[in-house]
Amino acid sequence: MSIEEFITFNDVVIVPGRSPIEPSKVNISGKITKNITLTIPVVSSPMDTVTDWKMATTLARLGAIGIIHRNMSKEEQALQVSKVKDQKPYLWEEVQKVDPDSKIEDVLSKEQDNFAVVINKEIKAIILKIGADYSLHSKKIDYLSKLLSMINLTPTLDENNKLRVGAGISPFDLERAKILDKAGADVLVVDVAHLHNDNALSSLAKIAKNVSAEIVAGNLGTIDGVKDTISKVENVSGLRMGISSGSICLTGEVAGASVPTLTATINARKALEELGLFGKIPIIADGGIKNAGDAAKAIIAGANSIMVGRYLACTEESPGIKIRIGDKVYKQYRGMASRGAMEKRYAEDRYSKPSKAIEEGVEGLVEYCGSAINAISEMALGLQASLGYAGARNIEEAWNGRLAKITSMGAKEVGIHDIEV
Ligand SMILES: NC(=O)c1ccc[n+]([C@@H]2O[C@H](COP(=O)([O-])OP(=O)(O)OC[C@H]3O[C@@H](n4cnc5c(N)ncnc54)[C@H](O)[C@@H]3O)[C@@H](O)[C@H]2O)c1
Repeated sequence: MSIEEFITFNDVVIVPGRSPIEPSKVNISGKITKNITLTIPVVSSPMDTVTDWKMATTLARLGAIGIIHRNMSKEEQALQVSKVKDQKPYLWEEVQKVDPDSKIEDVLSKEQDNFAVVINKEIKAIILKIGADYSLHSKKIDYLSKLLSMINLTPTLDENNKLRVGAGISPFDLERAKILDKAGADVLVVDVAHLHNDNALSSLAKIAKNVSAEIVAGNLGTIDGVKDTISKVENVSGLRMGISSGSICLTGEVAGASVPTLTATINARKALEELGLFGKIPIIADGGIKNAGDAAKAIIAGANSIMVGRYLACTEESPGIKIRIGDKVYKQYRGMASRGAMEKRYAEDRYSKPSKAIEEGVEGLVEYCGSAINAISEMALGLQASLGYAGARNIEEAWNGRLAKITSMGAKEVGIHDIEV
């Protein structure tokens, strides 16, 4: 046998290319499905410490999208989908407008939580005071205002001008898929570790015939996995790629199986190119994306959008419990195959049954990081910079970008070194 070589985000760097425009002009809009375009190509993972209706609302208002987790009854999940649809679509509708000449101390002393600085009817900045942790957040206010003033906020809206929202499903749960579809979910994202299983694929094929929502199939890692999925399931509208790169994922360790997200993305691209479908079925790179640099590497490899868990788990809007230890604040974050998450799933959903006897995820804490608005803005601005380096004006052009393998010594040099920070 021959041993294959799998490449991870840390193994490569973006090769700088001639750039025709300024980074701030780079268009980062990308797709999650054939019909859903995001102005910020970020999708939140359907995990019970990452996405409920609150996170999904914030993300859609920013131009990204949230996928509501399935660790609850199907009725409750459907209710959460409807709740997102009921929210006002524009972020500024939820904030009190303030005069740009007002003093920051005066603004912060008001009762209201969120403020928008409006100049000539245009929002130039949004100031957030987040609950009891306002003091933590206020340090970032200047930065946040600057970030938001640079971003063109275009919410992710459906044909009725309602916020778009996705929901996680099991390929075996037709009833859940149907009720979510009826509640108005725009996209159903299959949420299993190894969709390339004959039973899972044939069951998903049945779901695909019974819902009108678009379907993102995953997780997958290989060329064959993508080809089999497309041949067995009609109208696959997106591919969720990556096995075991997530920070809370134990699959690579306990089961010894993994296709790191960058390699899985390249495999999806190869499969789609062979089928003449590259650029037609979006690839969503899922797992291990720590920052905009990783996101850009995934995009250059062929992704249309990226899925994140850890990156948003630390934010105010995630459903994870907030814990204060000493002078630091943390949020709970856990894998959906961790013991706690699995126990909840089996308790809440009698149709959900264990298929194997191992835990493939861990439970832990991540340091609180303020609002998801901040995190998404940083990701968007970082992506513009990274694609600028690649010499791309948009995601399609980024697919012509180049990645170079770097040695482990080189990876050290590329990171911060020889300084205390
Ligand atoms: N993206 C990842 O790398 C990753 C890895 C592990 C778990 N998870 C998440 O954890 C949760 C539980 O996932 P799960 O798939 O383990 O749940 P599960 O045990 O309910 O499995 C669901 C189905 O996927 C297929 N499958 C899963 N693992 C398989 C294996 N080892 N061999 C053959 N078929 C297999 C089977 O059809 C199985 O019935 C999900 O939310 C999933 O997304 C994600």
